[in-house]
Amino acid sequence: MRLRNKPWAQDYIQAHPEVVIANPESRKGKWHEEFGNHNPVHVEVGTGKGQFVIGMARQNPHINYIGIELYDSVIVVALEKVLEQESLPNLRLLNVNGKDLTEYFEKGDISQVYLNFSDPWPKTRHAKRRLTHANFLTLYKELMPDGGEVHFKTDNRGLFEYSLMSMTDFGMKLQFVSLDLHANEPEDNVRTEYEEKFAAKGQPIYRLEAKFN
Ligand SMILES: C[S@@+](CC[C@H](N)C(=O)[O-])C[C@H]1O[C@@H](n2cnc3c(N)ncnc32)[C@H](O)[C@@H]1O
Repeated sequence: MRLRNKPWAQDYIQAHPEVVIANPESRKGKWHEEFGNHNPVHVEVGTGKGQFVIGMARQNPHINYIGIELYDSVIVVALEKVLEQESLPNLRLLNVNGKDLTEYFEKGDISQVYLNFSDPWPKTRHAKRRLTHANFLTLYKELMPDGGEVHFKTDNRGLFEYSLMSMTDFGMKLQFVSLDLHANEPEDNVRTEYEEKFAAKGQPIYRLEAKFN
């Protein structure tokens, strides 16, 4: 999606199709060809400026990562960061809307979904835009094998409680719930940009992992 405050963003993105995939629909069912291996593919929806997917791709070279971001003015920052790295063959970015995931992926293409500091959309009439709404959970389930997982972090207590309910109502099994992730931060936790910001203010970070049946 085009956002006007960085008019150069689209040109820059289009100049780097090796990172931001130009026609992701053509990779549907064939992501292993794009990555040149059959390693699992983990997707972050709402990747923002990319710190998390880049950190994860560096930490786990045998997992392929795809960061999905709606706005070109934001994903272009992630692209700049990727280009600063020496080499990240296991990372790609998509400048698309997460609600259209089935245009780009088919069942089994994705083995895990990450949602980090998703927009809370606090008004009830906007609930369908929350990335943990049942409509989005239906999409994720459709694209992952049985037992696929969603890992979620947020600073927003309202969105966290909503997501716990939404996932439980959907029949997902909650595996790990933390009301203050940084009180006992796992060594392998990769912080996102928003996570750094909220942690610096001393705000608790909520986290959960949930598994589809
Ligand atoms: C609050 S930011 C968090 C960014 C990053 N995950 C972090 O933790 O630093 C949420 C991001 O999700 C993106 N986003 C929201 N809805 C989306 C959707 N349906 N598809 C793709 N990206 C989306 C927004 O544009 C924004 O960049």
